[in-house]
Order: sequence, then structure tokens, then C-alpha cells
Amino acid sequence: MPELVFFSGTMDCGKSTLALQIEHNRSARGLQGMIFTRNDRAGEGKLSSRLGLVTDSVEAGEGFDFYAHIVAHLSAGGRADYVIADEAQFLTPEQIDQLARVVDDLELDVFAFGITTDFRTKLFPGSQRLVELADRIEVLQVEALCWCGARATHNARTVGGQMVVEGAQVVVGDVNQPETVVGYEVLCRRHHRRRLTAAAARAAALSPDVLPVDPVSEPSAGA
Ligand SMILES: Nc1ncnc2c1ncn2[C@@H]1O[C@H](COP(=O)(O)OP(=O)(O)O)[C@@H](O)[C@H]1O
Ligand SMILES: Cc1cn([C@H]2C[C@H](O)[C@@H](COP(=O)(O)O)O2)c(=O)[nH]c1=O
Repeated sequence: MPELVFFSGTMDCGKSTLALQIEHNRSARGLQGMIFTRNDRAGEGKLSSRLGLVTDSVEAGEGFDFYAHIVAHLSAGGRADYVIADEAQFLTPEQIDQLARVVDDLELDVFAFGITTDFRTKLFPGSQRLVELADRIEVLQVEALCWCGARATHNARTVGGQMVVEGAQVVVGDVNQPETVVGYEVLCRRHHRRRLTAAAARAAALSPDVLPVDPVSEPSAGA
């Protein structure tokens, strides 16, 4: 039975790598995939992983119709055994509906990859629709880690090195960026709530305000 599967996780947890592995394993067995992305950091029409792998893809922009595109491809004698859609958080809810129709009416597996929530911890519309429609939601097994060592569950955005919680939902970018540009950092919920990035935690640790109090000079309880 064909499925719509949503592989979700934070930024930098290996989603695009897994998409490329699924593509590799299936094409090695003679299957033909159709690969789509939107706003990949490597540029238009590319699906890229931080491990250095990259493949060509079809750029699924704002008005792109997945169902019509795939039907046209098949009608022209093309072959398609499965579909991969990376950066699926950027797709519109209508486009996710089209992907569900590809599964149900064209009987193709669709593997969608994306982050669930944005830097404000709000669902992306495309991810929300995937959660609503997917046959299966898979959380990536290689967990990204917060600076404290806990599993990272949230994405923080930094501007000038400071964590922000206001701004446009979509700003293409990456983790481990210099302070001068918009960057991202994955955090556990506790530290996302406290707006404590790795840099903020380092700064707080160095601040005299939080240095351990010398018990000798500390006034006694009753004083
Ligand atoms: N130099 C490296 N050596 C080993 N693994 C790496 C290296 N750089 C990145 N990775 C792995 O790649 C993952 C990011 O993969 P990627 O597919 O680009 O993530 P996503 O698409 O989820 O943002 C990291 O979590 C890490 O596991
Ligand atoms: C949290 C968040 C992320 N983005 C952008 C930043 C990247 O270009 C992609 C995520 O890519 P990845 O392969 O999963 O690392 O999404 C954004 O536009 N808005 C956000 O809130």
C-alpha cells in the first residue's frame, strides 16, 4: 500500500541525508524517483545534505502543482515509482494535499522531509498539513543535541548572535554561522524557552553575577 510519510525533526538532524539515502537505495534497484525541493540552501533545483552529497531536483515554488506535474510526466511516457519532497515545511497546505492525492490516486509512495516548527515554535503550514494527512510520521533517529547535551527538539534563530522570537517565518539559513548573519541553533525546549543559546550560556557562565558566592564574605542569615 503506498504511503505518505513525513520524516520530521529539527534542523541539522539528517533529513536531507536520509532523503538522499532513500533515493540511492531505490535507484540502485532500478526504481525511478521524482525529487522535489523548495529553497534548499544549495540553490534552486538542488537537494543537498551537510555531508556533502547533492542531487538535482525539481524546484517546487509557490504555485507549483505536484499532482499536475507528475500526471503530465507520466502522460508523456515518463516513469515514476516514488516521490521525494525535501524542505516540505515550505510547501503550502494545498501542495501537501496534492502529494496525498499522488499517493491515493497515482499509487506512488511519497516521502516528505521537513522541520515541524519554526524559530517561534509554531508549526509551518506545510508541516501542519503533513501531520494532519500523513500515513506515518517518522522522527529521525540520529538526534541533534542542544549545547547542554539534551536532545534538541526546537530551532532557534539568531540575529547578530542574539536569539530572536519575532520576524518572518521563512529565512533560508544554516546552523554554525558567523554572528554577522542570520543563523540557527538547535536547542532543547528548556533552553529555547529561556532563550539560552550556547553563546548566551557561555556569556552567563563568565558573568560575575553568576560566579559562585564566597561563603566567608557572605553575610550570615540573621544579619
Ligand atoms: N563533518 C561531519 N561528519 C559527520 N557527520 C556530519 C558532518 N557534518 C554533518 N554531519 C551530519 O549531518 C547531519 C546533518 O545532515 P543534513 O541531512 O544536512 O540535515 P538536515 O537536512 O536535517 O538539516 C548532522 O546532524 C550530522 O549528523
Ligand atoms: C527554524 C526555521 C528554519 N528556516 C529555514 C532555515 C533552513 O533554510 C531551512 C531548514 O533546513 P534544514 O535542512 O532542515 O536545516 O528552514 C526558516 O525559514 N524559518 C525557521 O523558523
